[in-house]
Amino acid sequence: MVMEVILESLLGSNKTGEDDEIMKDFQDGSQLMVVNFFPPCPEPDLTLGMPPHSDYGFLTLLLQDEVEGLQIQYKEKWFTVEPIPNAFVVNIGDHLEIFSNGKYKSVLHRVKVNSEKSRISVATLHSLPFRCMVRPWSKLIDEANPRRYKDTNFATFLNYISSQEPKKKEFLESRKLI
Ligand SMILES: O=C(O)CCC(=O)C(=O)O
Ligand SMILES: [Fe+2]
Repeated sequence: MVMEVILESLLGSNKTGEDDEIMKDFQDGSQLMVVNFFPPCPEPDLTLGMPPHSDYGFLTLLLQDEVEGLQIQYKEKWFTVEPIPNAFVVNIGDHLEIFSNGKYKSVLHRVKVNSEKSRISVATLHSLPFRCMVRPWSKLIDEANPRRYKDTNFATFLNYISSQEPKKKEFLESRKLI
């Protein structure tokens, strides 16, 4: 449902059969769940709970407890995302940036640690099925809008993170053509 709205936002109103094919892949989908525990740190300014990164996948649904820690970068500045009880934070991931050929941008975020309290968060990363290749949507590519990213899939991502620590938006940078 959310992806349907996002596809419409990319395309305008003229939907075709090919969109339904893509919707089927989105309905099959894949989901990765990450459970994070951040113990308290007596000197929180000396470290980070999680370094700056952008997420694998199209959209991340993130549940954080009542302890603040998540920050997103906007215009070179870091902003704390205040926890709202029983609410999900929804982040755009690298696959949506690639699929939209750069129209949507994945969000750079990091996690700070707390000097007194431990913190738990649960992130679910949603994407196409693991067998599918993610690439800029053909409908968004023409002479005026050349393809800006290489094909990518789960294996590309695993190779990347096993060769180096994910940091900043470096995985996404490695997929850029122009
Ligand atoms: O703990 C958080 O708020 C964010 C966790 C996160 O960015 C991740 O698991 O990718
Ligand atoms: Fe993340």
